[in-house]
Amino acid sequence: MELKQVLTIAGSDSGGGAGIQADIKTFQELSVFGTSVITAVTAQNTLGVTDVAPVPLNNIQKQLEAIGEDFEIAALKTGMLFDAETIELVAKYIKHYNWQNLIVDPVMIAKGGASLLKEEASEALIMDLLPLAAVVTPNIPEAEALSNIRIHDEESRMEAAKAILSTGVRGILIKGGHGKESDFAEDFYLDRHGRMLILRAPRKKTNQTHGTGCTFSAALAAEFAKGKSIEEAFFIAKQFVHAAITNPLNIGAGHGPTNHAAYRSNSSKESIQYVQ
Ligand SMILES: Nc1ncnc2c1ncn2[C@@H]1O[C@H](COP(=O)(O)OP(=O)(O)O)[C@@H](O)[C@H]1O
Ligand SMILES: Cc1ncc(COP(=O)(O)OP(=O)(O)O)c(N)n1
Repeated sequence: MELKQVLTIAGSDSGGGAGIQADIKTFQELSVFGTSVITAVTAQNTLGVTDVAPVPLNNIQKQLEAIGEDFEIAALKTGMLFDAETIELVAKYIKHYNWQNLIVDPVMIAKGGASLLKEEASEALIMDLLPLAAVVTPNIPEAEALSNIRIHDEESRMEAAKAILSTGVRGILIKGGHGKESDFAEDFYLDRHGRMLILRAPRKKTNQTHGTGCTFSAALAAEFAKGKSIEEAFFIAKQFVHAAITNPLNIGAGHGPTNHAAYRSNSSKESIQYVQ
């Protein structure tokens, strides 16, 4: 069997629940070969982030070249990119190697409140990276920051999605994990041709959701690498993250990691459905 090669460009989470570690676990579980470019090293556990050390730009460049010169990257995702210089460098190399099927997870702030992207770097994300992406996957606060629109109902979510599409990205997927007042974790996709998809799963009452966004975008990249359509990839990514949330590991005293191995044997697939 030909194993598709997939790349994550993101930060390291020493706690293993988010970042590069979550991405590689997800790739492995979904039967693609994971490679990585590490942009920053965080000291982090389920209680929060205590330090962030950006990787020097020349080393990030060497990592990108090491991947680009030897691997056939079928899809890639970006996560924590930390600053504008890193974003510009990453965008330059994505163009240089003509890497397709780019998922941008616009990681800005960790659930514990730590900043994972410098404020002034949002501009570079919008100008340099989003025009290269097949899909950008903000959570609700990130979609609000990228669009300058507060999301409080379906209408404002649509408005924010359209504003983000105007940056040149081909598809926008607003994740609903932060919509805590709803009984559903509802994720919304819109593309530049007006195609809309809405996927719903029951919202779980749990604090074991550390790294859900990283896991979700890594699953999307894995399925894109296998040639799946957005409709199929979105569904599998949602099933994967839902199984990971629904079968917790109870690790750590704070926001615990999800269970990346749960999808293999999960029984909750039927509770997820397209409502649009
Ligand atoms: N409590 C929950 N119950 C069910 N699904 C959830 C829950 N929290 C997040 N999700 C799902 O996890 C994925 C990641 O969403 P989200 O938590 O919003 O991203 P992020 O980690 O970037 O903040 C989405 O598919 C979302 O619907
Ligand atoms: C190194 C690193 N990258 C990304 C995140 C944020 O991950 P996310 O999936 O958005 O999950 P939470 O932080 O919201 O739990 C991170 N914490 N660390």
